[in-house]
Amino acid sequence: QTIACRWGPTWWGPQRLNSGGRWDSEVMASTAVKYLSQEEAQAVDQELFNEYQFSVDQLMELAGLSCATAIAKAYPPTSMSRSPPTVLVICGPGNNGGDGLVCARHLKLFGYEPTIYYPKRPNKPLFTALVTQCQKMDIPFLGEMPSEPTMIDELYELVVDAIFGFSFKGDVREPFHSILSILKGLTVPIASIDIPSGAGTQKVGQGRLGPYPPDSCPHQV
Ligand SMILES: NC(=O)C1=CN([C@@H]2O[C@H](COP(=O)(O)OP(=O)(O)OC[C@H]3O[C@@H](n4cnc5c(N)ncnc54)[C@H](O)[C@@H]3O)[C@@H](O)[C@H]2O)[C@H](O)CC1
Repeated sequence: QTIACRWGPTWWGPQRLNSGGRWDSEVMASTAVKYLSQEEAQAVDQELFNEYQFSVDQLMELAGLSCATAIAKAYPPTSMSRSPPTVLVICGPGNNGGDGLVCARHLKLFGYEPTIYYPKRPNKPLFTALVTQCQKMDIPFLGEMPSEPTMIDELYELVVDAIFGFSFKGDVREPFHSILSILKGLTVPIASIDIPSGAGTQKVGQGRLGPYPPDSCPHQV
């Protein structure tokens, strides 16, 4: 479910599923990052659901846990200035947002202090359950997005962008257009789940990072 993951000397990507179930040590040892196109990512998704019989809950839990693990590796709590380090997790209306809710839960377990902004919530049992689980863990939900980048910079040490994944298309609609405009002005790091929101998956592989200026290029987790 992650487009690409590279933390340390190895990388792993979903195309490994087609290797007959065996780990490919040469692939594992490679330092190259392969980005998947939108169609490739969606095809892997379908393969996981249909051929491998994974459920969406399973994949989302793995995605959120993997992202929290990658964040903890890139931004260890001990390297941050606050204790516990404050993190704003911004969740979108689809499964990428669900990954963000799971990620927030695991970040809390890893010693961070996450706060969630979740402006468009699908009325589906999977998502209402994920919200309940975060609330039960005393993770606060913001009623509105801080209106200025400086407010976010002051309150949070890291932002997790779980707004859009591989189903994003077209021009960004509100409220996400305003949200992404605010994110563009941040100086704190942004960790994007799957792809930087607002970037088409085709463009990421070509080095275009959607709405973000090159000097604030978000980490992909
Ligand atoms: N497919 C799965 O079951 C899993 C995927 N994983 C993660 O989920 C995303 C893909 O999820 P999906 O729900 O298909 O789409 P998105 O989250 O990318 O967003 C869909 C959501 O966004 C709205 N939208 C699309 N374009 C726009 C726009 N231009 N402006 C405003 N809103 C837009 C659309 O209407 C939908 O509501 C994948 O990347 C993974 O991160 C999980 O990992 C596991 C299960």
